[in-house]
Amino acid sequence: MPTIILLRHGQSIWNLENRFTGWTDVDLSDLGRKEAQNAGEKIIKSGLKPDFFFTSYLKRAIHTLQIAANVMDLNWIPVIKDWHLNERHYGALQGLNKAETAKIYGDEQVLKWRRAYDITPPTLEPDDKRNPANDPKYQGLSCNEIPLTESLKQTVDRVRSCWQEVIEPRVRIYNTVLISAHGNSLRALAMMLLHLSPQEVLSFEIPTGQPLVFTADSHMNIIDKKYL
Ligand SMILES: O=C(O)[C@@H](CO)OP(=O)(O)O
Repeated sequence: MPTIILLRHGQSIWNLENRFTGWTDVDLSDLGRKEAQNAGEKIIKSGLKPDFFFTSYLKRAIHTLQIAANVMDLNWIPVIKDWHLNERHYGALQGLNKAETAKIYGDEQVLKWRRAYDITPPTLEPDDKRNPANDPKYQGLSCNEIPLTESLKQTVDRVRSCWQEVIEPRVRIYNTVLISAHGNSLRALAMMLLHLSPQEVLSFEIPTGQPLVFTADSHMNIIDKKYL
């Protein structure tokens, strides 16, 4: 049966500091490394053995994958890194503390920015040093691919293209794949695969470092989902 393991990266330093992260390339905290190790151990214990890995361009997801792969003794497994799996871009909120932002703008506004399906956080100015265009990782992207903010809806659109063009064809060949990515890019993927409505996805949260296993039928309909 085609099996897709969704793994949200372990706790990052900005998760720990409660800051909006998005495309900011922060690393794992000590707890995050431990969570990645535990994730690898849980996957081995479950009897699953991934044949192909996918991750984003961001080191918190890449390091989570590397730590888990090392624990599973699967360092040799092919990996595709794709920026479409990056976290949702959080615009001008990136770097701000979530609790302090809620004190300034109110809980309701911050909840909308964080969880409403088609609301975008405030846009980065193009000359802002946080513009991804300044980052060599994104040199190959065209101007209209580089986000200055994103709604979950826009994240779903880019994750969908990655699923259709990059991941799904390999799930059909390799059978068991592991995707190490981010809270919102994985919510986007789950929304698409589970056919969740914008209302349902609002409360759909994947905890850090907890492998979520989807089993699909031959038409790629998800017939079972469980956390390890
Ligand atoms: O800051 C972020 O990039 C994300 C994930 O940590 O936060 P949130 O859960 O608020 O969408």
